[in-house]
Amino acid sequence: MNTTAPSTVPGTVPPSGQRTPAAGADSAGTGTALHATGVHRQFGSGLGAVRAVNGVDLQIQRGEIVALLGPNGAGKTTFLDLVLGFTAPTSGSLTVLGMPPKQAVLEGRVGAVLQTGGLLSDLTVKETMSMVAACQPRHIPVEAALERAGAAQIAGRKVRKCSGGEQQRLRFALALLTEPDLLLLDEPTAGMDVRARKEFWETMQAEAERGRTVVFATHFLQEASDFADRIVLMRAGRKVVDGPVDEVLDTGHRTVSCVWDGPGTPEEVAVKLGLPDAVARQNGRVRFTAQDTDRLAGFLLSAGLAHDLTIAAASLDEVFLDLTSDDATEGTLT
Ligand SMILES: Nc1ncnc2c1ncn2[C@@H]1O[C@H](COP(=O)(O)OP(=O)(O)OP(=O)(O)O)[C@@H](O)[C@H]1O
Repeated sequence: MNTTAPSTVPGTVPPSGQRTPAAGADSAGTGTALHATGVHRQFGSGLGAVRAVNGVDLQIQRGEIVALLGPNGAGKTTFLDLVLGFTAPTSGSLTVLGMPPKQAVLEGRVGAVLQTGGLLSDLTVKETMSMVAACQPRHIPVEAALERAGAAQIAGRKVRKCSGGEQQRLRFALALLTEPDLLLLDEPTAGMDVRARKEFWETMQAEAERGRTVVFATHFLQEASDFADRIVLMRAGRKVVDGPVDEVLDTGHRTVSCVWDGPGTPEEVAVKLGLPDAVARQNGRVRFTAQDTDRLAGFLLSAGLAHDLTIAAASLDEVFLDLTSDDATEGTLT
């Protein structure tokens, strides 16, 4: 993803210190966090036009944790930029916490951890926090935000000496300064190793338990599976899948792996049966991906086409490829 937007949107809250209740939201934090209706965002015009977001309808309730998934160029970053008010829809309507996105950001209701830019390398982590906090009419103590983001131990470190993962923690701490209702994270764990990734999600889980709405874009289906309640999958600017994590991941697809004997090729058999969705070869074996693996396995064995069969659930990567393939069907699972 590329974005020219600043890396954090600490936002501001009214000087009175009183938050403006979102339309449709009560003090317990219920209501709609994000409401998109027929949102389009086009870049350029004529033959060179790119429909980065192409007619997205999406409603996210407060307190939900939503993973935004999709292959490269699906429109995830552009959609998050729209939610942050960095860019406006070409058409359609979008409200955040019941108000225009820019207003929600200005009121400090939205925090964001984006991928690049925005940090001054000669400042320390704490100096960065203090500088941004000084611009806010109202914020939690810098130390508290650093603590919650797991960045307290690097407070005295120059930004330029922080690793990619540590800089992401600083961005996270900045995003928490105004106690935002909605947290937007664009591939927040990019560049983190396995341990840092795990610690980051534990921290984020704690924030979600405080009742924040969290929307994060990721390429990792495992992260979506481990952390989100709901998956929204985009492809070519459109929302193609939207539903609870378990239902989205349970595509019913399984794999049949076998040693091929023939006659004919696995592809010919796949076409003849009209069953498997994919055929792959690996380490001298053939792997079919299909929904009705029992029927497929029965046919292969009875026709003497293959031996040494194993049937397994499709991996998360296989599910992702399946959902994002050009001929994947569109649908809402809720
Ligand atoms: N400012 C821009 N001008 C022209 N085209 C753009 C602009 N920003 C994004 N695009 C195009 O819009 C499409 C969607 O891009 P976007 O960055 O939103 O996708 P993404 O899902 O975030 O991708 P990735 O996972 O690779 O980061 C891409 O084809 C991209 O090249």
